[in-house]
Amino acid sequence: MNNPSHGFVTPDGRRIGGPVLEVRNITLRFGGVVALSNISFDVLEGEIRAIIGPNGAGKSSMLNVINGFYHPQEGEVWYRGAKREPLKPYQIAHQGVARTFQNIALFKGMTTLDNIMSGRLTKMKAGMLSQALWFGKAEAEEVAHREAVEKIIDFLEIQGIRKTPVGRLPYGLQKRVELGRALAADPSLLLLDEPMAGMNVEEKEDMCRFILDVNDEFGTTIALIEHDMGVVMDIADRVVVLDYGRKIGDGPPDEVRRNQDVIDAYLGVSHD
Ligand SMILES: Nc1ncnc2c1ncn2[C@@H]1O[C@H](COP(=O)(O)OP(=O)(O)OP(=O)(O)O)[C@@H](O)[C@H]1O
Repeated sequence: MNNPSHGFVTPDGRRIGGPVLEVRNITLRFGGVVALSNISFDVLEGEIRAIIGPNGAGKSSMLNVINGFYHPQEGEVWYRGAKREPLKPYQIAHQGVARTFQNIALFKGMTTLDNIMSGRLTKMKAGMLSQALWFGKAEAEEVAHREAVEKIIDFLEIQGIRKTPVGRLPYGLQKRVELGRALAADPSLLLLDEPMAGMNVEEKEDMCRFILDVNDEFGTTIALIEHDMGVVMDIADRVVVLDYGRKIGDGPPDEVRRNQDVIDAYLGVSHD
């Protein structure tokens, strides 16, 4: 892989571009706990980038820095070539960054359709009043949003549950609806927080397939965090490995798999 920060062509022929996101020397502390220590890496246009590591490694903290839930004491976040000032999560969402959560965060009493529709909120231009009163411009916009949502429902093969309240769905399908809601924002960077956690083997295979298809069909850049190293090795273009808040590996899956520090971290070898 030549000079990966300027893009590369994957073994399966996908063209990966320049950096969408760069985190530079990020340090995040909670009192005496150093959750992230001087972490730097990038996410390139069109790639599937995995952030992995054992429990407490700092993976969720990293995602929370990227989407603005946490503000690091040190370091910089660069998005699309510009240094990002501290922003609120909703402002970052408006910049095209969408995410799913480790513990599903859907509106359980609402249907699949309405949950995915709620993901369009950052795209809605007509005011709430005209939306509510169904005025012309709002009506046209509503139709366009519905079309986009129906496309996602077809894509994720969840037509049969479009009117079902999501609280009644099995866990794996709820995760799929959550992916749909994130996709509804047309993200240019999609952050997935342990998308396969708690799933059985079949559900994991389905989710892997959908993640690959989202990347392939929509060209969406994806950064996902995962506890289970095996799951991401097949789908990630590059992997960054965290352990105790430090970066211990960064590169293509095969390289990371052979990294002795990574092997030790996963085997629980203690640190001096
Ligand atoms: N809001 C917080 N307040 C205090 N400490 C925190 C907070 N969030 C995270 N931490 C601490 O930061 C460290 C990293 O936690 P983090 O949740 O980012 O790890 P993780 O890799 O996502 O773990 P897991 O795989 O268990 O979800 C841990 O020691 C954790 O206790």
